[in-house]
Formats: sequence, C-alpha cells, structure tokens
Amino acid sequence: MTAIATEPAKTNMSTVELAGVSHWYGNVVAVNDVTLTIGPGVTGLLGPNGAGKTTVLHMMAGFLPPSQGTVTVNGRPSWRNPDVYKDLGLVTERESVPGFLTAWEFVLASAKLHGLPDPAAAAAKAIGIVEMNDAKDRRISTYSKGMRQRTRVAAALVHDPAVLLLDEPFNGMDPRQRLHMMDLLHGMASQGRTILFSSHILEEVEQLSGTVQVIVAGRLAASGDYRHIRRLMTNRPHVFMIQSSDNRKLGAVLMELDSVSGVELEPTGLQVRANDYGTFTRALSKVARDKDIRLTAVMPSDESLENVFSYLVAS
Ligand SMILES: Nc1ncnc2c1ncn2[C@@H]1O[C@H](COP(=O)(O)OP(=O)(O)OP(=O)(O)O)[C@@H](O)[C@H]1O
Repeated sequence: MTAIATEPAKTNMSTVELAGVSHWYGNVVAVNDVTLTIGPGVTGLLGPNGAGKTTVLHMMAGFLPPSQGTVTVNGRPSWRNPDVYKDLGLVTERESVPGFLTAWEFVLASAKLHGLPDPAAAAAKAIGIVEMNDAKDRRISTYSKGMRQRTRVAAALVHDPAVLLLDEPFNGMDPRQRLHMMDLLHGMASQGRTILFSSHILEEVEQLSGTVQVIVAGRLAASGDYRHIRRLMTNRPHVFMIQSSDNRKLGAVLMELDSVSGVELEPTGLQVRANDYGTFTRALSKVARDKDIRLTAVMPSDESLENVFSYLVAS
C-alpha cells in the first residue's frame, strides 16, 4: 500500500450526481438521459469506445454543460462554478504533458494556477502521494508511460480535491504500472475521496472497484455492485471452446446436461453452447471427473466486451 494510506481520512466526503442528463454534439447524442450518483470510494465507469464516458466526465468536471438535466457536485451545479473546481480534479485521457518540463515544474505550475497559498508545499505533497520524489527533477520526456500518468495525477490532485475523475487512466500501461496506479487510487479512496475512473476493460474495473456504472451508446446500461454486474454477465448464454483427452466422449455426455443447448465437434475441440455460465462450468468439471476425462482447455469464445455490453443493453 502507498504512503498516503497512513494519512488521516478526509472529512469532506463528496457526491457527484447526474439527474436526467443528456449531451449532444450537433446531431450526435453522446449521453442520453443518464441518472446516477457517485459517492466516496472507487467507482468504475465502464463502456466500449464511443459510449459517452469522456462526455460524462467532462460534464462532471464542468468542462461541458449538459444539454439537458443537471450535473452537481455536493448539490452544486458543476458548469461554470469555480467553487466546484476547487473540490475536483480531472485527469484527461490524452497524454499531453510538456516533455521539456520536470514533474516538479509541471505540478508546481498546476499549484500556481489553482492560486494555492503555498504552491511549493502543495506540489511536494502531491508528488509524494504519487511516489515520484526520486524522479521529480528529471524531464518528463525521459519518463515511462506510468510515470507520466502519475505526474498528471499529481497535477490533478495538487489542490487536494475530494473528487478525482480519471479518463482511461490505465491505457497503455504495463501490468506493473497498472498495479501501482491501482494501489494509488485505492489509497486515495481509503482517505474518503470520491474516485471515478473510466475504462473499456472489464478486468480493470473488476480489480479496482466494487461499484460499477456501465454505459453503452450514451445510456446507463447497468449499475451497482460489481458482483451484481458480474452475475448479469455470467447468467447469459455462453459459447465455450473445450479441449480434453477425449473430445468425442465428452461431447456425448455434455449433450445430456440441462445447461447445454448445443455441442459441435470441431478439429480444434468441442464448441459448446451453454445456457448458463455458472451452472455449466460447475457441471463440466464434475462430468469430466466422473468420466475420467482430462480437460486441457476451457475457453469462452464469445467473451468480448462488446458481447457483454450488447447483452446488458438487451436485458
Ligand atoms: N466534439 C465532438 N463533436 C462531435 N461528436 C463528438 C464529440 N466528442 C465526442 N463525440 C461523439 O460522442 C460520442 C461519445 O463520445 P465520448 O468520447 O464521450 O465516448 P467515450 O466513451 O469516452 O469513448 P472513447 O473511450 O473512445 O473516448 C461518440 O459517438 C463520439 O464520436
């Protein structure tokens, strides 16, 4: 866990709310009648590319007005409201950091722009939070992707906001950098901050947040506890590609199962259509054990995120 977890918890817990919010760019409806509330802790805003995640985050941050509905932070509209900006930090998706500056110069400039009483102290604290002390005097152009991202996070939280919004913060990071960033966000959430990050990758959301808002084609498709969303995703028809020590024998027994609606023997293995993910996967291992068949591969073949989203939207 990062050093910040040892700091005292923040007391000014914040809530971000969208009520009947739509946003359109000319004829394009990017966000369509979305109502949701984000509270303290980490929340994932999950959706495929073009779903409207960036537009939602920009409205929350006061960069864009809603075309319809209200966007508020602690009950105050965020559009054209400098009081809200003081409570909120946004890490944008595009990685536009000036490579000729050092992290220290970049974060200090952010502190000065916020008009903070002691910009140097604020910059030092933010750089400490993202664990960039050792590299803070090197030019940003020499940093790894993860270090650049942490520098941007430091600049966004230099004024110690209670709400931190991050647009696709893990894009392009390697697994180690990703874990580091997750640790960082967890640490900040444990202090009582409200953290919302967008992602189009299911696993990122699974690892980082208990609460998920799923947005598809501008609409809220599902929301709530991750396990609830996961259930929605798993209690649906699935196609598996299975390889085993005896595909023909396994195929014959699987046909007998209530949870299986189709089996095809293919050169690469068995293609099995299951009615219910949970019931089928439990039954599969039992059947294989009983019949002394060794399973060598069980791969969901329709597990793409687009499939999951279209299922959620339809249900
Ligand atoms: N400035 C703009 N003018 C016109 N259409 C836009 C503009 N910005 C976004 N859009 C459209 O609005 C929709 C939502 O875009 P948005 O960037 O909010 O989605 P997203 O979920 O963040 O996607 P991505 O992850 O690809 O950035 C898309 O159809 C997009 O093409």
